[in-house]
Amino acid sequence: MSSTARLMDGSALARRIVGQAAERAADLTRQTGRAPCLATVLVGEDPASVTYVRMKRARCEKAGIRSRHVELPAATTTAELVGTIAALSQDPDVHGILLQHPVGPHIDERAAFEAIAPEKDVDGVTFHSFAAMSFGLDGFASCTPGGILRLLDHYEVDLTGKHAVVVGRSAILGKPVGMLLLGRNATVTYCHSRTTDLASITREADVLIAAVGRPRFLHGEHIKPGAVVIDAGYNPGNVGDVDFESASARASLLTPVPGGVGPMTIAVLLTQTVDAAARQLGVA
Ligand SMILES: NC(=O)C1=CN([C@@H]2O[C@H](COP(=O)(O)OP(=O)(O)OC[C@H]3O[C@@H](n4cnc5c(N)ncnc54)[C@H](OP(=O)(O)O)[C@@H]3O)[C@@H](O)[C@H]2O)C=CC1
Ligand SMILES: Nc1nc(=O)c2c([nH]1)NC[C@@H]1CN(c3ccc(C(=O)N[C@@H](CCC(=O)O)C(=O)O)cc3)C=[N+]21
Repeated sequence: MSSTARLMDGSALARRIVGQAAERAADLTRQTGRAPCLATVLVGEDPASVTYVRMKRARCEKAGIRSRHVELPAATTTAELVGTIAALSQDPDVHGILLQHPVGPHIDERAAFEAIAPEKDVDGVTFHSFAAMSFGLDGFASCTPGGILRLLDHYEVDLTGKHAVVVGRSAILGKPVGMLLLGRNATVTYCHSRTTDLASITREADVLIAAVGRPRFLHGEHIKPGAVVIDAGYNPGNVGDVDFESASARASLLTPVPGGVGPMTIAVLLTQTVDAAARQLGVA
């Protein structure tokens, strides 16, 4: 007889976290006469990115966070984008800045991220934020990794001494989530496109994080029975990086897609925007 994994309900947890952020945003607005404000920057018209940004702005509005949207043409140069972001970094009416990734291949995305002032880096994408997070110091977490840790905490997954395997090493997801897990005393292994015999490694994982960007890439045979499996993937058609059916028969805890990591990402973004505003408005 095969068992079925318990689902980790990111939608429900995110709703609670967003509710708390909304209360704090309202308090802040009452106290200072100014609402927290997130600037969203979108380069080009990639349909998925357009949707994500719209979703993030809608959640902000519902939570009493203003957003200021900047749309730039796909042909924008690195210098123009850096200039736009540097101006937002200087603008006292803007408390947080989100540059939607990816920008076009002709743009130096790293240079653009680094134009975000550290105190406004609510998406946790700068060198400063990554280093602070890696050292366990104060700073803004990369949103998806931060959301994943909150989910693990909520479901009381003890990470100390556990073998955590992260499949993926991108700057906004794989690499930072591994650093957060390391900070919680997990033994961390990173896998990537050059990893040989992936399944033999993932099958050793007590906690498996899928951040690959390939639909249903990891399945039951990649999973150790009883493992905790986090599917951070979000592919076209709302499909994760984990094959839900076969994973569910092996894992003890599993995030669904949608309704798992995605909503948590936005909850962390809103929370960090309110944190940033509170500090900049002198209330925190
Ligand atoms: N829910 C959310 O809030 C978010 C979801 N996502 C989703 O997470 C997924 C990953 O996103 P992101 O990190 O930005 O993607 P990237 O494309 O930047 O990174 C993908 C990673 O997967 C690795 N990889 C690719 N193919 C293989 C393979 N065959 N075997 C092992 N590793 C492989 C790559 O390795 P290498 O480095 O060697 O190229 C790379 O490190 C996507 O589905 C994305 O949509 C992303 C951000 C937020
Ligand atoms: N600088 C940057 N920061 C990001 O955080 C970032 C980014 N760039 N680029 C793209 C990815 C993608 N991403 C998602 C966020 C929420 C959901 C989400 O809420 N999904 C819902 C479903 C929403 C729906 O489709 O209705 C869910 O999974 O339940 C998905 C994907 C953030 N990203």
